[in-house]
Amino acid sequence: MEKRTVPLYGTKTSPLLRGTGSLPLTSSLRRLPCDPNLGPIVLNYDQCTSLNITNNGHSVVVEFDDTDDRSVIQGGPLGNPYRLKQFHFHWGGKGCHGSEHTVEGMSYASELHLVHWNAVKYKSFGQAAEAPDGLAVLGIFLDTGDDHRWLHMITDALYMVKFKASVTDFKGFNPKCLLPSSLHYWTYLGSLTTPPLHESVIWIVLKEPIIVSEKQLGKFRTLLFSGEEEDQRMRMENNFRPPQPLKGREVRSSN
Ligand SMILES: NS(=O)(=O)c1ccc(CCCCO)cc1
Ligand SMILES: [Zn+2]
Repeated sequence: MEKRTVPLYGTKTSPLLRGTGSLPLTSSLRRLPCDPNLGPIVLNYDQCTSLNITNNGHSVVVEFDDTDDRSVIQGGPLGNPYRLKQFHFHWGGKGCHGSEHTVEGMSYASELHLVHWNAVKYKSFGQAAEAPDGLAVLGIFLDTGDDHRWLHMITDALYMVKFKASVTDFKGFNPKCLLPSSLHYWTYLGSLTTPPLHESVIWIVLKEPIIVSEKQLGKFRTLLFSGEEEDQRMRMENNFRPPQPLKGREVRSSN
């Protein structure tokens, strides 16, 4: 595992890191027995409506119209459908790794998070983000190899959102094209991996990574943490939070 030199997400008010965040899926995951009660996850993204792509100063985020149940995730550990709100990425610096989960100590170059919220029980995303069963985040590892045939649709737009707080239209993108062939997963109850670190996430981490090229990943690193008006330009990289102690939490495996 690479030596981590990433700034941990602390804030002035809460220097101590709270939240279990992304757990190290480090236990002998590969040998975890499959939990027969865990059915397959089902993604209904065909009617999804992407709206825009933005640089929020932490990552690049594609936001969706979540005013109805047009794009949901359900099944698996979820008690009801969860609405797709946004997806974003975490990545490392050149050559080092950038995933927020590790599998038996190994981290990947990057990790994609598809963020969904429980609109059956909560009135808004913000409210759901504070509830233990409020969010369901689908984590997908990015490993390096050949070019990903569809990721260029994202990386070609990154120059438009180079600076923090920049946003541009991004219609007609369906994240189904970013899924690996298998939807087998690990799942556990954890937290947001960035402030406010609420313990409100049902994590569903796919076992199979998608493959993207170093060149495509490099384009993410042309983004900046800093705003257009700031004179010091800080390249956006290593925007991942290292795994946190498992603290006895149970990780379950689908088949
Ligand atoms: N890296 S993550 O998937 O855990 C994640 C998802 C969403 C947020 C935003 C929470 C806003 C609360 O009002 C922050 C982090
Ligand atoms: Zn994330």
